Amino acid sequence: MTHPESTANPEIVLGPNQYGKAEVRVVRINRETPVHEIRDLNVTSFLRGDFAGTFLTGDNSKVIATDTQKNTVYAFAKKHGITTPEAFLLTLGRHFLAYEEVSGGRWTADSYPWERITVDGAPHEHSFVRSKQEVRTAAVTIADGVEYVLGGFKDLTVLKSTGAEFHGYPRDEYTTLPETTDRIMATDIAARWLYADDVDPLTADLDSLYAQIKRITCEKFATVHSLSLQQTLYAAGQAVLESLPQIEDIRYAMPNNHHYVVDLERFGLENNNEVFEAGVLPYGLMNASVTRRGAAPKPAAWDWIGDFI
Ligand SMILES: O=c1[nH]c(=O)c2[nH]c(=O)[nH]c2[nH]1
Repeated sequence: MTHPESTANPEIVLGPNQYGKAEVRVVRINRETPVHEIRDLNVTSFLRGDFAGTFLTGDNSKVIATDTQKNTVYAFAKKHGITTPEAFLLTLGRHFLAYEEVSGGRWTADSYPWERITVDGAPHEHSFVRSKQEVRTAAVTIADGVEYVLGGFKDLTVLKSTGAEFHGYPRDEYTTLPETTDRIMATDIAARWLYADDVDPLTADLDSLYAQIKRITCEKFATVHSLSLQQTLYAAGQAVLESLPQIEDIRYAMPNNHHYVVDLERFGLENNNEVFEAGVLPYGLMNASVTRRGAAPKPAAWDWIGDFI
């Protein structure tokens, strides 16, 4: 048996920290009617607060075990149901904030989309097929008594086979990229958005907002004649903020999934933007926040969120 023991060194201090249970897989079926509803979540719970003891000396007297955090996810799925990922995480976060040693935390979820199987032209009551289009995401952060709620999605893979150009960039001795007025543009869109202060995540129709943000993002990707992926990203964010006052800040991460025109002249063939080499590493990567002028920055909502600036 080892004993808690301080290895104090005044020159070295504990910085920001959190701990919790990662990737709790919970599936909740609502069986109130024969038409079942499904929510399929991968939840991560992180607590922040008076936990220096366990990091510094292994004093666990204030630690809410990560196993307890996991169990709470399952118990809450039963007690409160899962209306939306955002509402579920907020309820979870508020529960943990009631512990004296917890001053804040971060609760995140991936939510896997299931669609009803169609049988004889009608949606089936209790059979589903996993949609592979994109994964919904949510994140709740509680810091300094303030709740921040983010919706989002990731892995929304889109491609347009024309309507994109890239030219006009400076050339130096290391520039080899040919300019183009007609290229494939493709990306795996990840987005996170911060709800405005007057949106109550427990009662607002966040499923509808989600569908609208996905639709607007895809429409802008399709219809903006793109001079750069950066331009497409901003146009999508602007369109979301213009149509949805409920959104205060939207951030995208867009890798540029390059498609290089294969040189077929070697084989005596002409390649008129028809044959491409795809999936080439490395890839470009665009990050931006699109927000409303004068909006107060809310860094606590975004710190440590990963992939987004
Ligand atoms: O849309 C683009 N933006 C860039 O900044 C860039 N850089 C590059 O090599 N290709 C592209 N494409």
